[in-house]
Amino acid sequence: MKSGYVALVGRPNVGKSTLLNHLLGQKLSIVSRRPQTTRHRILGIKTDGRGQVIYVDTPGIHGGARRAMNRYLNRTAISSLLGVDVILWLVDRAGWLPDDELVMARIKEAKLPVILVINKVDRIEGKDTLLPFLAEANATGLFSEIVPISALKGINLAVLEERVLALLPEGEPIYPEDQISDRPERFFVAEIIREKLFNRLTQEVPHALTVQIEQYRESPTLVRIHAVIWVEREGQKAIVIGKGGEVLKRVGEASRRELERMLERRVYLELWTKVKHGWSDNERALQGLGYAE
Ligand SMILES: Nc1nc2c(ncn2[C@@H]2O[C@H](COP(=O)(O)OP(=O)(O)OP(=O)(O)O)[C@@H](O)[C@H]2O)c(=O)[nH]1
Repeated sequence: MKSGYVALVGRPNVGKSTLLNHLLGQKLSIVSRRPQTTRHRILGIKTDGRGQVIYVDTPGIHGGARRAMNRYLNRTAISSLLGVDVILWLVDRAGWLPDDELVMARIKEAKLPVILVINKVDRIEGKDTLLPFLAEANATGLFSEIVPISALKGINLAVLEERVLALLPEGEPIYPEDQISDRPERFFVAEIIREKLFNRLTQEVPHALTVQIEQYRESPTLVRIHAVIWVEREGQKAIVIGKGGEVLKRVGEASRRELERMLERRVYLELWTKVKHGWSDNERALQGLGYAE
C-alpha cells in the first residue's frame, strides 16, 4: 500500500480546485472563474485498494501581493509544500506567465519529486502548441513526469493518479478510510455560500467579502445556520444585498439547495451583510475571520 501527501500548486485560476474535486469524485473545494477563489489549505483524502493519497489544495501563488490577504494566500500555498511527498504543479497554457516563475522558484527550493500537470488541454488548439511546450518543459530536467490533462473534462486523470501513486512511499493509511477531508462541516458551509457570492457578483466585490458562520445548530432533521457576509464598504454591502434584497435572496436560495444536498437535511439559512472596514488588509482582522495558518 502507498500513502502520502501530494500538494496541488500553481498560479491562480489554473484549475487546482477543479482537479481536486474530480480526483475525489466529490466537490470539496469551491471553484469560480475568478482568480484567487481558494483561500485555505484543504485536504482531500482518497483511499482505495492502491493506498491513500492525501491531496493538499492550496491558494494560487501570485506576485504583487500588496494586501495582507494576498500575502496570507501566498504564505499558505508556500507553507503547504513543507512535509508533502510529491508536488503537482499545474499550469494551464502552453507557456509561462510571470506568476509561473514564482511557483517554479518555490518548487526548486522544495527539492521534491514534481509532476508538471498541463491542465485545460481541452482548450489547447492542436498539437503544434502542446508539443514544443512539452519538449521545453522536459529539457529543464525539473520534472519526474509531465502529464497533460483536462480537470474539467476528466481527460487523462487515471494516468495522473497512477504516476502520483508510483512516486509515493509505501505506508499504511494516515487517515481513517472513510475520511475525505480535514475540515469540519461548517467550514464547507461558509465556502459554499462564498462560492455562490463569487459566481453572482462582479468586479472587486468578491475579493472584498468573506463569510463567517455565527451559529450552527443541528438536529436529526434540520440544520439552522446563521452566516455573516463581511464586506469592506457600505457600497459593497448595497451590491451584495441587491435591489430589494434580490441578490442576497438568490445567493441564499442557491446556497440552501446545495447545503441540503450536502448535509442531507433541511437547512434554515439566515444571511446578514455587515461592514468591517479594511478587513482584508489587516492581519488581526484576518485571523479573527479564520485566515490563520
Ligand atoms: N476549459 C477548462 N476549464 C477548466 C479546466 N479546469 C478548470 N477550469 C476552469 O478554470 C477556472 C478556475 O478553476 P479553479 O479550479 O477555481 O482554479 P484554481 O487553480 O483552484 O484557482 P485559484 O482559487 O485562483 O487558485 C474555472 O472556471 C474552471 O471551471 C479544464 O480542464 N478545462
